[in-house]
Amino acid sequence: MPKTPASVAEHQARVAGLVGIMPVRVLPIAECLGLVLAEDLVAPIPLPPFDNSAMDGYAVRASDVVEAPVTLPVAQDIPAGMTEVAPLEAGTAHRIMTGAPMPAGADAVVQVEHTDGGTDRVLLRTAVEAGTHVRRAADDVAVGALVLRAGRVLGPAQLALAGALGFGGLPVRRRPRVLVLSTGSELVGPGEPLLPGQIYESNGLMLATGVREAGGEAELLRFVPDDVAAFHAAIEPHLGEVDLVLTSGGVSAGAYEVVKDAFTGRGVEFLKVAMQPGGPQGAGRYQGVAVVTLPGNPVSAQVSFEVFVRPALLASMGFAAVERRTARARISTAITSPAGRTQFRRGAYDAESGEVVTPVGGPGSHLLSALAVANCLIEVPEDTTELAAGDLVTIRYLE
Ligand SMILES: Nc1nc2c(c(=O)[nH]1)N[C@H]1C(S)=C(S)[C@@H](COP(=O)(O)OP(=O)(O)OC[C@H]3O[C@@H](n4cnc5c(N)ncnc54)[C@H](O)[C@@H]3O)O[C@H]1N2
Ligand code: MOO
Repeated sequence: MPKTPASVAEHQARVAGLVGIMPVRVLPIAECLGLVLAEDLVAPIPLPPFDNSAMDGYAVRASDVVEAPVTLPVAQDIPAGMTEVAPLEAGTAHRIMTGAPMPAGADAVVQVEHTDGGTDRVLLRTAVEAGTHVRRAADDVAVGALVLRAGRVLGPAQLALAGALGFGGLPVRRRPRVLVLSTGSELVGPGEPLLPGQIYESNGLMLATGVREAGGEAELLRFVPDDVAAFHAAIEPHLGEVDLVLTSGGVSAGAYEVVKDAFTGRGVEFLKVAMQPGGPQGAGRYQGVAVVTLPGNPVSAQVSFEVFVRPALLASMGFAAVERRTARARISTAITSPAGRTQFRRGAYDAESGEVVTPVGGPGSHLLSALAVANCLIEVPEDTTELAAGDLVTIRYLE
């Protein structure tokens, strides 16, 4: 008797458990884009680090310019980056640039537009109050302040803040390394002639780029023929370097199921999941390395990646949100779905035109062109076998 199929949720949990969580590494800051900060970040210095001018102009004592217009001798020029600045004597001005340190004794800046721009003496046309155009040390960040919490996804603004605080590297969960390979003696590469019975490979490309899009590192192996020895020879040299081996094809019931034959009895379990497409699945550990085997039909492989692998990769990097956004929508036409299986149909959803989702292509898992124009998956629950036009469904964005 065939075993009862696993539910989608059960297999999701199995795959997530296998991939696990990546170790924390301090990576150079420029390599941290899109990664998750693993520890709270505390400011080692204040920001700004020193009182500085917000304008190009003249640093003065406000009390010297109460009777504007007034002319003062210019005692010093202070470009940004000057590290030793003489104090400002009463009755004098220092020419100062934006970002340059305020001299001791100065408490305001007259912007150059309100002066004659003089270099020996300067005519200041407007009075200023103490504090005008001065950016105080620690205005933005105090020493010891918690500036970014662990779990924060690092985008350009977060990296800029860390950079401004002097960090050269940040503690992040590193990217999972994934070995992607496709199996099938019918597969050929671009530029090769297509003989009858052959097809151009597409799953490996889709999965490797999907891994990268999710934030992982992917090594795409040239596809291997339906030969167990060739399969082992292809993956073995890489096992020490990867966190996950991700295959497509060779897992169903045929006579040449290379992935199944290579892994059966060696730590990988092959099972049916109650979904369509993506029924035949496999997962386990081979020589200590996590293995997930996806079915070969292109749409099955991609839907399986979306449902099982992408969330597991994101979780492994410490992301709290690992699922795609979902929405409720009305389906534009009637569809049917197999009993006892969650069906994922490809859909085109437009929130602005009345929250309607239109199925694209049929349920066939070879219909790659429909997948390529879809922007969502329509999720039909296990116990639903028919949907009428206008029924409410859940959609998962694909982008
Ligand atoms: N007797 C049964 N036959 C099949 C069953 C079943 O339960 N009993 N399940 C069907 C379902 S559902 C799926 S899905 C597929 C899964 O098959 P495999 O994982 O073994 O995949 P293959 O047979 O290797 O290939 C299926 C299909 O996809 C094409 N393919 C494979 N790899 C690639 C690739 N890298 N790039 C592009 N296209 C690829 C391949 O040529 C086949 O057309 O099994 C059903 N059969
Ligand atoms: O489950 Mo297969 O994945 O329907 O085509």
